[in-house]
Amino acid sequence: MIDFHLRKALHTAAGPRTLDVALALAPGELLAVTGPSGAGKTTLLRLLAGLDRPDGGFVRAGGQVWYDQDARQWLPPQRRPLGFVFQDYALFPNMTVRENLAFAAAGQPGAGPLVAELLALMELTELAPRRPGALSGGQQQRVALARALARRPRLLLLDEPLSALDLPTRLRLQQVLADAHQHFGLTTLLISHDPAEIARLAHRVVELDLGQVRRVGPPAPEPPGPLAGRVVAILPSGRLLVQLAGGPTLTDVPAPPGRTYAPGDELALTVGVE
Ligand SMILES: Nc1ncnc2c1ncn2[C@@H]1O[C@H](COP(=O)(O)OP(=O)(O)OP(=O)(O)O)[C@@H](O)[C@H]1O
Repeated sequence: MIDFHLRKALHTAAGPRTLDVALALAPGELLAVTGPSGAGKTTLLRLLAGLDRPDGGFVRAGGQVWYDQDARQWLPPQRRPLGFVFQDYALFPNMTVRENLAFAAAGQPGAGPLVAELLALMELTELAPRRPGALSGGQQQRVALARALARRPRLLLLDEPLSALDLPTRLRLQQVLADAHQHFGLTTLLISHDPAEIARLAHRVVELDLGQVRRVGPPAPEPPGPLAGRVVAILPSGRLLVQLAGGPTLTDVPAPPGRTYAPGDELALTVGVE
């Protein structure tokens, strides 16, 4: 259980505003945070992490006080059992994948086996000797997630972690996120603008606007959206045989316009009637 009430004066383009958010998350809950640009989503996560100082309120997590303005209590960010994943990965560029994870796990009992477990779980073992610059965006984000998990967090804070990725990679990493959330028994806050992603991953969604909670409740049902797949073969007609991610194989699929396809290529299909 994590519950908090956080207040912070914001200096916004529209003038001074106050972020004022009170919420409680059940253990194991995945809460999506959404809302327009400038609503205070990133600020909320930074306040929870202790990266910014609130003006008032409290944060309690699993019986531990992280912050209480009235009681003058403040747990510094490095002592809060949480992991933070940013949109731009924020990996150490001069360290290998393994070193990035080992740095985060350092000082904990069982750090070596934990790094090995995370590399295996995130399918990063073969990439362990590489530096982040030699990885794709999706691979870098798997490293960032593994590095956040290397701190054995109770709370995982995800600031639009998948928004810079192409659709097939995003869909694959949504599954990785869901699996990690479940496997490590995490409580997670996920900032996302993508209604399909929210519907797929979140138990509840909180909508912020100008620093205030506009709505908290179940996510809206998943809107019909593109499906991720991989080209198996090009048919003589020029149409495609496509294996959907985690689903059936489709025959006679019209090739989406704009590029030529080869077997093995990933693509996103929009459902429709010809
Ligand atoms: N430390 C701070 N002190 C005061 N104001 C801040 C601080 N950090 C951000 N702000 C302001 O608060 C507002 C909310 O910023 P924030 O980055 O939290 O929004 P957001 O909802 O994450 O937006 P986006 O979707 O564009 O990332 C912005 O107008 C920003 O300029």
